[in-house]
Amino acid sequence: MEHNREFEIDGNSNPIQISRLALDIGGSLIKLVYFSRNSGDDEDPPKDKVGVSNGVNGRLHFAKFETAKINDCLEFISANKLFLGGGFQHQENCTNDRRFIKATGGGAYKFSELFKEKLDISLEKEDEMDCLVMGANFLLKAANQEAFTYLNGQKEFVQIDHNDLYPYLLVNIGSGVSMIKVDGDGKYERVSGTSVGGGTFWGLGKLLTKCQSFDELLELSHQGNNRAIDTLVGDIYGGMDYSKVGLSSTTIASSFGKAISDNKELEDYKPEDISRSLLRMISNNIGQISYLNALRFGLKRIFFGGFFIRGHSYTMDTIAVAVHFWSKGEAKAMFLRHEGFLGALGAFISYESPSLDNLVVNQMVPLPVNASLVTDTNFDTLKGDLNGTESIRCSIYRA
Ligand SMILES: Nc1ncnc2c1ncn2[C@@H]1O[C@H](COP(=O)(O)OP(=O)(O)OP(=O)(O)O)[C@@H](O)[C@H]1O
Ligand SMILES: CC(C)(CO)[C@@H](O)C(=O)NCCC(=O)O
Repeated sequence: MEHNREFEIDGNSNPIQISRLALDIGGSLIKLVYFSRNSGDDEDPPKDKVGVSNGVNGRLHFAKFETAKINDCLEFISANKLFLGGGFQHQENCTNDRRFIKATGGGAYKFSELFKEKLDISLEKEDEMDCLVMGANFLLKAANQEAFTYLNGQKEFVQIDHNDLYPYLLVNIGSGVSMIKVDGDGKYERVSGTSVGGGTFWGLGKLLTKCQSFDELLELSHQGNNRAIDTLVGDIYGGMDYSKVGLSSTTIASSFGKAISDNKELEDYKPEDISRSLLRMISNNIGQISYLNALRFGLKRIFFGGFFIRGHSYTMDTIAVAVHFWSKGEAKAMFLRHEGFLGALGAFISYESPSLDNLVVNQMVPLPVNASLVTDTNFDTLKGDLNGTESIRCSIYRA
């Protein structure tokens, strides 16, 4: 596999060999971020201020596995020898007693023994919120075309002014949802959260539709019509708007409300309608709670991350409309291209120090098709989803 060649020992001409790996082991998904140096060294390595070469060029790669299938992830790490480099070091200093990986998320605690037992690797734990913030700040400052708005089906990239980034609200929608007010590098407070998140969508959706995968459930929602099961304002108001309080007849008055009066069984509803109602209910709720928290602290910008989003148009549209509606256009919902990898990126950066200065992004480059992560078979490509088929070209400097 072409991709794996980057991890072969490259003895004579290139003395520095890095394959640094960091993990975010969440309630639903394990995220991996790893660095591979350029095998062909097609560019000059980065130089310090006096022109001495002090780093390496390479690529950041992204992969994910279901946490329930953690053994596939262990196999992937082992087969690709991702742990060989450990931290950032000269190859000659790479000794077995330094076999550790930076890891964040609850699973860094839960699966610590498993990693030791199966791979003889110690997980060096990094705090989950620290990592989310570090990852978000890094992407917002360093990566091109990272943040975008989504309104009326249109994706628009936002140019981030580094001097005017803070404060902002970071909403990470994983299994559960964390809302974090970010005031600077390492300066943040987790101000709120909700247990109604991605795990709720997938968990309830699985029970109600018998879908076998998250992607199937998400795909179903494309074809569904939530009016079949949600009670709209118009259903209550005889087809009319309740204009006095600003509610149009098509606004959802009660999610899943029709299930009470319809006198139907679960089987009488189409799975696609259920999926759509569920997605709408959860996205709307998160959008609304996010807005309320932004309002609490006077924040105008809300960045949404986490793998619940999956670059899915209906999800983003619902969240963006909720924020726009409740804030009367004052607050802006923005989404991140590397949505689900914030924590893993933060753990990756924490190898050096909490500083972002050692990692410099050159540009995002799509990997050639044959260099994608074919071993990551858990995930089908959904349109717009970063699925391990892209990498960031970057340079790492020695501290
Ligand atoms: N292929 C997939 N399999 C399962 N869930 C998926 C998949 N793709 C997206 N998701 C959604 O993403 C959510 C998990 O997102 P993410 O990986 O950001 O959180 P996590 O780290 O697992 O959760 P937490 O931070 O709460 O521990 C799932 O609950 C589900 O809604
Ligand atoms: C427990 C965590 C932080 C684990 O990632 C996440 O799932 C979460 O933020 N849940 C919501 C918990 C709450 O604030 O109600």
